[in-house]
Amino acid sequence: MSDSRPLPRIGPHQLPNRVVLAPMAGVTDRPFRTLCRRLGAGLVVGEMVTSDSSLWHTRKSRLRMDHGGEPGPRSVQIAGGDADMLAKAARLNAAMGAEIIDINMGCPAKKVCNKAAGSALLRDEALVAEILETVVAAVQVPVTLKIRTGWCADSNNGVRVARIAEEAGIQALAVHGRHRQQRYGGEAEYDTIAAIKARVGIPVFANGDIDSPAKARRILDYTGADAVMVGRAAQGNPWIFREIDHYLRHGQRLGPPKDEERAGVLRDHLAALHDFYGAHMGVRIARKHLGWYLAGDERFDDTGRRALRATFNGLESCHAQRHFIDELFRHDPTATLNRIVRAVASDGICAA
Ligand SMILES: Cc1cc2nc3c(=O)[nH]c(=O)nc-3n(C[C@H](O)[C@H](O)[C@H](O)COP(=O)(O)O)c2cc1C
Repeated sequence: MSDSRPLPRIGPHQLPNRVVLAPMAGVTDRPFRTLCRRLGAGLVVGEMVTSDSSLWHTRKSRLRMDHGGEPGPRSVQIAGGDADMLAKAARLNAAMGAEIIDINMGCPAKKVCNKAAGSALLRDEALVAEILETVVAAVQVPVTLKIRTGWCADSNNGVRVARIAEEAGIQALAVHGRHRQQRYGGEAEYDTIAAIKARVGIPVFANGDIDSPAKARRILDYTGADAVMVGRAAQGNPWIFREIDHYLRHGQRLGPPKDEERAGVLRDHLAALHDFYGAHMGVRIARKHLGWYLAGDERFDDTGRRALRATFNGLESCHAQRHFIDELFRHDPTATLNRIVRAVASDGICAA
């Protein structure tokens, strides 16, 4: 059952397993990356950073590029459509400590800085080659690439792009099993990923709709990919990395985390968000994460989850959010729900 092939390697970086956190703007910030790594992700990729360095003074860009204290290898994703700007962005990020530069040709957003970028680039294979060669030549650190299966259903040119990437010196390739025009609709397909893996010698990471240990095993077997890359299924469920890793190694399911551990992880995540973003922004960013955690909390039904979510979204201080998490994990779920709703109604939980 376990995979006897060597674990993937990106340049000098030997990955400890076959489970990678996908880059997600607005999600894979430093607090979340740190958590996912702690819970078993073998590689984590940051949120995409624009290649236009004149925009890097904004707080958003500075936070996206903040890898302070993170263990290696630190992979920084850059996005843009101009080879020289991407090369400059790669050089600057490498100088700031990036150990892997990842290029985004997978995002369906049409433009970054008024130029074709992300998966829009896949339509222009000559430009893809120019960008990849220029960026690889610009930095000493390994460069990786993230793509979709192609531009549209009639032009799934992922295999050609993968060959271009390998020839340009790209050292690992993540492939999302949808073409660009699907955006996030429909289901991911894995035939193109299998075809790509069969045609290149560099590590290939299969991505798209992988949401369980069994599916990870199935997709690795089906595509021959070297690792799976998990995005949305990790939201509110950072334990998925160790669960997949365990299943891939031993062929057996690891049990879900106990409430005590869930409580600890939520507390740590919340504290890291408050610390990283500051109180005002941290409290707001915590709301979407709590919503994702609640979605997977089987102690509550949909109505209960909705009530809890609405309650949490009304909290305005770090203290109130911390108090909420403490309440959430006190014994009996129905009593918990009632207590939280009552406490908020009487403003008891909102005191800063
Ligand atoms: C909220 C969100 C933000 C994303 N941001 C990025 C990004 O910054 N760079 C990128 O290459 N892909 C981005 N993606 C795409 C994911 O990396 C991934 O390819 C996609 O979600 C499919 O994987 P999944 O089914 O495991 O979520 C984003 C996806 C989501 C849902």
